[in-house]
Parts: sequence; C-alpha cells; structure tokens
Amino acid sequence: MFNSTLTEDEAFLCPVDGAIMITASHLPYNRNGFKFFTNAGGLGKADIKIILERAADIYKSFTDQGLMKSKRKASESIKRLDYMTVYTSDLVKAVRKAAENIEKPLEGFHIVVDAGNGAGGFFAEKVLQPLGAITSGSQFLEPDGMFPNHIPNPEDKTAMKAITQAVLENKADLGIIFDTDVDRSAAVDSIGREFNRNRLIALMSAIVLEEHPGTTIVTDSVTSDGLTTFIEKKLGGKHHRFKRGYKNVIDEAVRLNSVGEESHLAIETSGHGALRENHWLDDGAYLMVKVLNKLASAIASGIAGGSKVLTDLVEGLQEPGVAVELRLKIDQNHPDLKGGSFREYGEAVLQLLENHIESDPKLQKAPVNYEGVRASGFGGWFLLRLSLHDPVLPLNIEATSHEDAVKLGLAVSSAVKEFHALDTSALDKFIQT
Ligand SMILES: O=P(O)(O)OC[C@H]1O[C@H](O)[C@H](O)[C@@H](O)[C@@H]1O
Repeated sequence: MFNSTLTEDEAFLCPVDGAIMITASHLPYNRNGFKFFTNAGGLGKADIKIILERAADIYKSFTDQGLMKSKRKASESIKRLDYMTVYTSDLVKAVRKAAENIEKPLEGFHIVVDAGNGAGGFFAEKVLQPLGAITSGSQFLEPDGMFPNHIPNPEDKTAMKAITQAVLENKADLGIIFDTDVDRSAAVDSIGREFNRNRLIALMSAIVLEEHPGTTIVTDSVTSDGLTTFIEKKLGGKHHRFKRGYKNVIDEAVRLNSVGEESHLAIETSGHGALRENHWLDDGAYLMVKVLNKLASAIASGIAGGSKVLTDLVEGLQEPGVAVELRLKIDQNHPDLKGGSFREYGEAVLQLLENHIESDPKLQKAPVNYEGVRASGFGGWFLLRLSLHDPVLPLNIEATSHEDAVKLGLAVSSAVKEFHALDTSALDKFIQT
C-alpha cells in the first residue's frame, strides 16, 4: 500500500497521494480498522484523530441526498489496478540482484508459506515461484476474513505450530509465516526451529550488521538479555532496547539517525521489522526478502545446506529455558480505581513494584529502561509494563529454569498484592505450577 505512494509509474497512476488499507491486522476478525499511508509513511494516532474529527464534521452537514451524490461521484472515479504486480516484481528483482542477477536463484529450494488466510498468500505464487522455489505444502493462502485455520499472527503459538508442522511434513528447506496484512512475519528453518521473537531479531541483526557494521539495532522492551549480548558481543553492534509498539521503535530509529546515531533496523519481538533502506516501513514481505537474499547469495556462491546458512547466523544466541508473558487485567469498574483511569492505576502498581525492587537485594533494576519496570535476578529478568492499548499490565519473565522464573514471579506478586483491581490469576497460576 505505502509503496504506491512512492512508485513512479503513470500506467498505475503512481505515485498516489495516499493509500488506505482495511485490516484487523493480527487481531481477530471483529477488530477491523483502517490504516492510512502517505509518502511520509503510516499515519500515527494524532493524524488519525484529526482525520476522524474532520470526517465527523463533514458527515454532520451531510443530507441523505448529498451523501448519495457523493457516493455516486466517488464510485464513478474508482479505477481498479493490479498494483500487486508492481510491488511483487520489485521484491523479486531485489532477490535476483542479491544473487548476482540469476533469474531463478532459489531453483529447487523448497519454501512453504502460511498466510493464515490473510493477505500474504501472494508471496508463494508471485515472489517465490518466479525465483524458482518450490512452494508445495504452502497453506491457508486464500484470504478469508474469518481466519478459519488459525489467527494469522507469528506471536500466536498455534500459528507457529502450524507453519513448523508444514515445514517438517513437507521436508521443506524453510517456512515463512505472515500476519493478516503482512506487516509481521517470521520463519522456520528446515529442522523446525523458529526464527521468531528474539531469534528473528537476532537473524535480522546479523544480516543488517553484515551490511552496516557497528550500527544500532532498535528493538521493543520485551527483548531478552541474551539478545543484547548476541548483538553487542557476537555481532559488534549496539542494542537499543526501547519501548513496545512498532511505531515507537520505528520513530526511535528515525530519531537516532537524526541525532547522528546510525541505525538501519527497528524491530519488535512481535515480528514487525522496518529497515532504513525500505523507507522505515514495517513490511513483513520485505523482511523475508532480506532473508531470501541471504539464502540466494549463499546458493549463488555455491554454499549448499538448505536454510543452515540462516541457522548458523544465530549461532551463539543464548536462549532462556523459560519465557512467558502473563497478561494481568485491570478491572476498570473496580472501586479501587476511585474514578481514575486504568493508566493511573497501572502507574501506581509500577511505582510500588519499583520501590520493592529497590529494597530487595536479590533484584537489580535495569540501569537503562524506557517503559515499565524491568529487573534482573535469579539468573533471569522480568518486565512489568502497561499495555499499549488495553487495560492490562503484561508481565514478561525469562529465566534458566521454571523454578527461577517462579522466584521472579513471586517477587512481582508480593509487590502487587494490595492492588485489588488487578487480576493476578494468571500470575498466581504460574507461581503454583
Ligand atoms: O502492549 P501490548 O498490549 O502487548 O501490545 C503491543 C502491540 O500492539 C500492537 O499490536 C502493535 O501492532 C504492536 O506493535 C505492539 O507490540
């Protein structure tokens, strides 16, 4: 969508002034919305607020007759164009270029795609097949807004299980999965190991740091300590762990560049990843093209071994034995809120947790942290923060063993127990298992 604001091609009426996408993104089908783009990128909250206010004003002064007339006028000016041909041929060209301009650099390579019945099914036929890849075993390529198979979201365990199974059953070299509107993606190697969350960031960091040594990788707040060590010690880059939210990480990377700190990658554990070379757009297909480039150039230089070239890139990434996210809901109608907002209540919870950490010698507060409360201890870490959208405090815990993770959970639980509007049942359950 966004690319149509940049493409220079009169036959496709491009560049267009703006683009709108109707999508629920990775959310369930009943949460559809609009995404707006201009050639400066996706619009943010403040822009959307203005659009809505202006739309409401215009709508107020409409009569039924005027509305019909506008609808007629609008429908007369609609022209249907196959912009996907332009977009996908650019993706194909990028991979060919990385492989010394070989027409079919992925010849004989078997890649399965799981689009989860979202919009990403095109990737098999329009990107992988022209590059010579075999795509049999690909699944859920037909768009179906009811998502009958699984939620199209690489953060969803069922979704990742589905693509992993498809890779193993088809003995494929690689699996690729997208969310509904293809702004999130993840992959699976030939032995079924996921390039998802921290492993996806590690893979993308390795690719980007090869091209831009020493550069800063901006990530969201729930990334692991092992990832920092990997980026800084193994890859020689700098890890800037910022806030959750794809727009937050992108804006931060743009800001860093504007103040002279070079950054080429802004990426979230959710699978949203944006590259400076791609106008800072969180385009999941482009992210996977970067992965394909790596494969194609390895094949072109005679390195065999399927997706091992990718697996090798994340070698040395320390992974926790246990990694959980527990989402603690705030009951907005609880008298404890005293008419205040859930945000204020959440902030109070965080403040008390912070005080607890300061008085607990077994926990160390993260020296640099941009949201919520992050602490390490018992060989692991936890982060409690406010959700971006919901009345929820997500708690991430990572540790070497379940026992240590429980100790971290207990530390949080004892700090927040006075907050009766906070539903800690998920945490209580975790501690008791
Ligand atoms: O704060 P949370 O509730 O965990 O949600 C955070 C997530 O919200 C949306 O889904 C955004 O697309 C993501 O970029 C963000 O990471």
